[in-house]
Amino acid sequence: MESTAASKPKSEYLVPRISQFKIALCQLLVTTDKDTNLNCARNMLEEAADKGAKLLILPEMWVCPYSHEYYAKCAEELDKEESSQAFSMLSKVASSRKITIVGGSIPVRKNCKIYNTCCVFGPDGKLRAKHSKLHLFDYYEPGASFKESDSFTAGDTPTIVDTDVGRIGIGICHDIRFPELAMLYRAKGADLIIYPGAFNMSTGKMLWELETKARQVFVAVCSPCRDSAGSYTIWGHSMIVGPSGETKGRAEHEENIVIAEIDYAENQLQRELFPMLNQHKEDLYKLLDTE
Ligand SMILES: O=C(O)CCC(=O)C(=O)O
Repeated sequence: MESTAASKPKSEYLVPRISQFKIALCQLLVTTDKDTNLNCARNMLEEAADKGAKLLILPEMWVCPYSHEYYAKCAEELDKEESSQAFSMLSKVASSRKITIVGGSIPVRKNCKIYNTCCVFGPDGKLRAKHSKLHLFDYYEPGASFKESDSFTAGDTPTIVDTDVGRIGIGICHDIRFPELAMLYRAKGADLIIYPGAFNMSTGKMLWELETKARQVFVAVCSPCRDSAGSYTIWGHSMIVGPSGETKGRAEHEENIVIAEIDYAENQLQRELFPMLNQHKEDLYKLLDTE
């Protein structure tokens, strides 16, 4: 996986970066037509760049609805130009506007398998990292079960990428329920954790904001907007939260671009106020032997 830094010491990364900038979350309406979605995403990214945002984020599954019947049809292959319209659009917008794009997620085909994958592009338009969702969303509610693993194969590598706008850890939607991943990113010096997501109406109401606010580092979550016509109704509420849990910007459930100011000095202050990495007791957290 490109630029995955999870196992390398911080001192190796010398990418010049800014620590105060505008971030934009593009909470777009996803339709059943891929071209419409591509146009909508490009327009929103360009509008956000015109407003001065340097780091732009798209939602989980923005080229097609979050529904099994669309994934194979809309899947792209990163190394085939004729089958990577979404990725080439993101690369072009990133280079023409000199911005960093965390490109939400789309279905990606590799070796006959399909992954739920997020690609990160730098201001030169080059692919800086790709993250495939690690924890697939399978849940078992009587009458309303959902098994993402029927369509997707899970990724197997955490992703931290050094960009012009900081060290970023990536997760996708259900990955946010696993605090261990966020703690790993924090321990590796992530300035910001980004989760493109698409929580539904029940888990969205209960947990979306709570999970976002509990990580003690900047966290951005970006969702499609709500469309009650689809089979899976999405919660929306894209948001950006600072390290002490305060909301920096948020959408409701409609289509919207959320723009907020980031200042990574707030992470440092939080670490000084609460030196949790020193207080952390790894030996106590090992799973108990249940036999
Ligand atoms: O974990 C949840 O409650 C929702 C997860 C989800 O919607 C997803 O992973 O797409």
